[in-house]
Amino acid sequence: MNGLQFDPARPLDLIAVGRLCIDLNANETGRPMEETLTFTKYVGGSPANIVIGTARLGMRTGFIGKIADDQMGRFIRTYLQNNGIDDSQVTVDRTGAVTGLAFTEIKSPQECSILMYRDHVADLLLTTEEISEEYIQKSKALLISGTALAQSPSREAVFLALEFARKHNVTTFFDLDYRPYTWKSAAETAVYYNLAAEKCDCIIGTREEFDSMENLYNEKGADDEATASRWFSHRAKLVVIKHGGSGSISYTADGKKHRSGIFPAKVLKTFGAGDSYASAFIHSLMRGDTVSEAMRRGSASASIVISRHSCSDAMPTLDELEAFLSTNEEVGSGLD
Ligand SMILES: Nc1ncnc2c1ncn2[C@@H]1O[C@H](COP(=O)(O)OP(=O)(O)O)[C@@H](O)[C@H]1O
Ligand SMILES: O=C(O)C[C@@H](O)[C@H](O)C(=O)COP(=O)(O)O
Repeated sequence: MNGLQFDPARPLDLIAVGRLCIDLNANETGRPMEETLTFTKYVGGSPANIVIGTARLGMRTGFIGKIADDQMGRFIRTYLQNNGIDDSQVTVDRTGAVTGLAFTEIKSPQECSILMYRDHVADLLLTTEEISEEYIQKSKALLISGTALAQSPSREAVFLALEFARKHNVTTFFDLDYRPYTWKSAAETAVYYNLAAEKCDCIIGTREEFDSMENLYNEKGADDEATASRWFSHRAKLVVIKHGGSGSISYTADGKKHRSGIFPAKVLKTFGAGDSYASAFIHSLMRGDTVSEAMRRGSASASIVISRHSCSDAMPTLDELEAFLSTNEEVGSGLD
């Protein structure tokens, strides 16, 4: 049992709150960004990628966010609309803020990095006045991501969204999404991540992301079991810890542990794994699959996306995911 409840009467399945940005992925792979000349533009931003992934799998989705009043902002809005994502709560910044950019470098399948331009970005200017209680009440679930906690007023907007979600029994997912470039200090990150995680039903992150959140309070890094029990002492019912190419592990509040392996992939780039994993994981959980099945589907989705050039655009449809699952075998996790 995963302990998560989803109200079937709600017209929306998943709403995300957070950043809507642009990925600029290097076309020339196998070399550093100093030597690349051209990039392909995609919609990006972790919560955007996750919602695009769940929409591609057939879920009814919406987004609460702020975009720049420029061509990039309009590109993003059109993409959401073309993917059937409700954009009624996507507001336009009128103060001259810009769209966050993520330049990605693919030196090799194992050596990928992301250069983020995030000064004066519109997504962090989302305010509490732009968080609609009535809108959140329409959804079975709400997804928040850590980077939206990095600055005010976005920070306060996210906490208000969490408050409305709790008030109206909207299940909350927290994808940790730790991006150091957006934070002033490790302590600031830890404080706000902990305050948000205490209010969430399901927390998804890598081992390193949980460490960045817990190290302020733990002398040494916690292990996965300690991480899970920490968050079960708050509101969490499900804790998912991702371990890259070694797979993932989940803990449910009933004391069960679920291990998942990976699907060997022809890796083009490793970024995009987490967002694609989260989108298929959430989709699977919300349609009633077991935690183990949800992890398996998340892993499959990740393998599909890391073998492709983009993140958002590469998110598989339900048919693609089913076809992949029927022709590929999960191999055991490297987790001990
Ligand atoms: N090299 C890989 N081959 C196959 N699957 C992978 C690989 N790297 C990651 N994955 C899958 O994607 C999931 C998330 O990847 P991870 O790197 O842990 O998260 P993030 O992208 O958020 O840092 C992993 O738990 C695993 O299922
Ligand atoms: O989240 C961002 O701003 C960058 C993403 O759009 C980019 O596609 C990426 O880094 C996704 O990586 P993941 O977190 O490993 O899925």
